[in-house]
Amino acid sequence: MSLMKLKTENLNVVLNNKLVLENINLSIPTKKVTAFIGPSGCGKTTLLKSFNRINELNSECITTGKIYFNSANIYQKNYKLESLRRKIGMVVQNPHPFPMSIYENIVFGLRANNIKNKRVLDDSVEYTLRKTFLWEEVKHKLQSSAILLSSGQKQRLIIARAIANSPEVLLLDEPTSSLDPISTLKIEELIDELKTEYTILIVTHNMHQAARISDFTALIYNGNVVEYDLTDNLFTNPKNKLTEAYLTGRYG
Ligand SMILES: Nc1ncnc2c1ncn2[C@@H]1O[C@H](COP(=O)(O)OP(=O)(O)OP(=O)(O)O)[C@@H](O)[C@H]1O
Repeated sequence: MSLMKLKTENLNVVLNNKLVLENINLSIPTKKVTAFIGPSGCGKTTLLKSFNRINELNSECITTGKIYFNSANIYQKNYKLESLRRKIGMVVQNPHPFPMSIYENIVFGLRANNIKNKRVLDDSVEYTLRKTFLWEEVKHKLQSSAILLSSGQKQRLIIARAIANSPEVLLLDEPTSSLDPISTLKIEELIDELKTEYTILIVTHNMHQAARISDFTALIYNGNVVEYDLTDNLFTNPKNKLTEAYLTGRYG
C-alpha cells in the first residue's frame, strides 16, 4: 500500500438511480500519471470525481465501497472533506479563473485558510507560477485580471492555484480539450514535470495523449474497468479483446 496513493475497493456509484460505476477495484501508484480512457459516457469523469467526493455535491448520488487515500477510507463517516479536497485538487476541462487578479487567484485557497503573511503569499505565487512555467510570462502583471490570460495560460494558472494548496494528488479532467496544440504540449510537459511531486490522475479522450504522458492506463467501458495496466503494455499488448477493439477504433 505504501507505493499506492489511492485504492478503490468495490466502488459503485449510482447517479439519479443509474448505476454509473460498477465494482471498481483500482490501485493508483504514488507520483505516477494514471490515465482513464474510454468512450463518451462510460464513467471516466464520475470515477475521477469519486476520489475527492465531489460527486456528492449531486444529492442524487449514492456511492458504496471504499477508497483508501494514504490508507484511510475517505468514505468513512466523519472523514474531513475540506482537507480531502485540499489534498486532492481538481482541474476541469474549461479553464475559468476567478474574476480577480492572477495573484489573488493563486492565493485564494491560502487566504481561505486564514494565511495572511504577505511573504508566505508572495512566495507561494512565485513558487507555483514557476512550477507551471508561467512566471516569466506573467511576473510583470500579477495584479492584472486573470480573465485576460490566454486559454493555455488560464489552464496553467488553475493548475498553479491547485498546487498552492499543497496537494498530494491532482485530478485532471480533460485539461487540454479546449486548448490549441502548442498550449496542449505545454500542459503535457507540465504534467511530466509535476509527477515528480504529485500523483496525477487524468481523464482524456485523446488516446495519443494517454500514450504520451501516462505511466498507467485504465480503459473504462460502461462503468467497468475493462483493463488496467502499464500504459506501454495496454497500448502495445492489450489482453482484453475489448481494449484491442477500442484502441484500433472498432468501437467507441
Ligand atoms: N447527474 C447525473 N445524473 C444522472 N446521470 C448522470 C449524471 N452525470 C452523469 N451521468 C451519466 O453517467 C454516465 C457517466 O458520465 P461521465 O460524465 O462520468 O462519463 P464520461 O466517460 O466522463 O463521459 P465524457 O467522456 O462524455 O465526458 C453517463 O451515462 C452520464 O449520462
